[in-house]
Order: sequence, then structure tokens, then C-alpha cells
Amino acid sequence: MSDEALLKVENLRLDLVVGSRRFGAVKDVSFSIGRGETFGLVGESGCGKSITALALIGLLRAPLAFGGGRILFKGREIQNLPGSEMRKLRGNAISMIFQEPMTALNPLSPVGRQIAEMFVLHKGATWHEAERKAVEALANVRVPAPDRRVKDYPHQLSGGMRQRVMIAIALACRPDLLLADEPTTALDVTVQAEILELIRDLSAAQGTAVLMISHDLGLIANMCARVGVMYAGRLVEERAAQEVFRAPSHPYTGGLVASLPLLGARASHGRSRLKEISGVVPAVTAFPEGCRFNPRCQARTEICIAEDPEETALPRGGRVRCHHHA
Ligand SMILES: Nc1ncnc2c1ncn2[C@@H]1O[C@H](COP(=O)(O)OP(=O)(O)OP(=O)(O)O)[C@@H](O)[C@H]1O
Repeated sequence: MSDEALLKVENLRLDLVVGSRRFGAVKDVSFSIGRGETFGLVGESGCGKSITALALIGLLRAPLAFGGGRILFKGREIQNLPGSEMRKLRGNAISMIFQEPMTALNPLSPVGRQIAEMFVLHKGATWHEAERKAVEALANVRVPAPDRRVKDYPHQLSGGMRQRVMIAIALACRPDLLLADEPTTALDVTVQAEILELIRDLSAAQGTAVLMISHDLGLIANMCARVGVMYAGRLVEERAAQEVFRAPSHPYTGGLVASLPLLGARASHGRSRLKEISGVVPAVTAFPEGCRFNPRCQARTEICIAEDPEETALPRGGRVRCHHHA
């Protein structure tokens, strides 16, 4: 991608450290996100999406460890920043929302105070100013009666309202990049749609780039301009969202598309595709030799077992990592 990229991840490797052994939980993952762009990471549970996001904001914890590569944010390498420098970025220029707000919010502090803290910490506001801004921030995420809700503790709010609070905290300082890790998985379907709309509207209004993470390809394609498909710690395909549906190139992507109820029939038309992906993502300590997808792949031949495929650029843009890509 161009030098203009807001975030550039180059050959990222993240290791699972078990005694003296290191297993590549994420290996050679590269992607970039432009300013204001929405980029999605999709793949089944255990593919390495969450740990990739955690690595971006310096929240990786043992037994996982940074293993190599570079993370450039606005051209600056951030993969080895000291804790104090990373804390200046986190919540300010890069922020994150998680699947379960209860684990991220402080149960002992009113939500208004938790939002206000961001303005005090990162923007040098006084508490008085910050608390006024917290009411505005809650109104912004469409929480009714925000002047009263600021005094509520997280347990007094519904799951959807808590997620709105987390979005208010994450967007308080108008970050350049929002990492959204399965932000709606814990919510019921109607609330899910509202929260996604909120993330889309607010990030577009603020010019915030979004890295959206989900196991749901439909959701990702709806929200994102470009999609990275992860399998067993590797980025196996990266494409414009519409291309992923129109002509998935990696057999794993094809399987994900075919398993979507509405689009499966169309995507598999005229080509040999997995109707569903049998089997499960292997444990990090048991990734197979060669292509990591080979044990589950219907297109597998000997080379797939013997050799890890290189990344190949696709003619209509994007890239794929498969010996037999479409
Ligand atoms: N704290 C940990 N200790 C050991 N292994 C871990 C830890 N955190 C993650 N892993 C392993 O690293 C791999 C990638 O996990 P990660 O959470 O990034 O997957 P994911 O694609 O985001 O899936 P999910 O949606 O389930 O979080 C998985 O195999 C997981 O078991």
C-alpha cells in the first residue's frame, strides 16, 4: 500500500511461549489501513485475530509474546514502545472496544467518570470540563437521558448501553484508529445492528479508521471496504470486500462464503467449492507443516503438505496465500 497508510503491519509474528519453545501463533501477517478506512479481519475462533489486535496496542500478555516484524503507526514503529509511550497512544490515537464491556469497564466507577477520565488523561481537561464532555459523549452514542446516565455504574445498564459507553470511551479522544474486536457478539440481534450502525456513523463522522474483527464474514463485508481472512495465524487472503464474495480465491475464504446462508449458492456457482468447512482450527502447538489449512482443504495436493505457500498478488487487486488459488 501507499506510504500514506495510517497503520502498517509488516510480517508480524506473535509467539505462544511454552517453556523454552516458541510456537508461531501469528506468522508473517502483513496488512495496512489507510486513514479513515474500514478494514476487517475475519476467520474462525482461534485464528489469531484478537491477539493481532492486542499486539497493536501493546496489550499482549504472557504466554504470548511479540516474535518479530514491524508495526508502524503514522510511520512510527510502535512494536517496541516503552509502556509509558504506549499508554499515551492507547485510548488516545488508537483505542479498542471489546466483546464484553463488563470486563473492560470498571465496575466500581460511574460510567460518566470513566469517560471523563479520558479527557483528563489525554487532553489535559479539568474534571469539571471533562464531566460536562462526558455527558456530550454519552449523548453522541445515543444514550437517552445522558445527564442522568453518567452517574450510573456499569451493572445498572443493559448490555447494549454498556457497549455504547465503551464506544463513548473509545471515541472520546477522537482516535485515528479504532480496534473493534467482536463488538456485538455478546448482544442480541436487534441491538447488534444498532451498535454496528453507531460505530459506522461515528467513525465516518470523525474520520476514524476501523479495524473490525469478527468470525462473521457477512458482518465484516457489510462494515468494511477491505477484508483480511485469517486462518491458523496466517493471513490467507486480502481483498476488497465485494471481491471476496464475488470471487473468493483461497479455499478457506470460499468455504466461509459458501457457509453464509444467502450468498453461498451464488459464490459457489460454476466452481468447485467447499460447501462447509469440516474440522476445526488446530491448536497453536499443533499447526501442520506446509499450508496450515491443508488438513481441511479439499483442493489439497502433495505440495500443500510439503510447502508453505508464498503470498501471491491477485490480478484484480489483493493477495492470497495458496498453491491452488482460484
Ligand atoms: N492467553 C493465552 N494463552 C494461551 N493461548 C492463547 C492465549 N490467548 C490466545 N491463545 C491462543 O492463540 C490463538 C489465537 O487466539 P485469538 O484469541 O487471537 O483467536 P481469535 O481468532 O481472535 O479467536 P476468538 O474469536 O476466539 O478470540 C488461539 O489458538 C488461542 O488458543
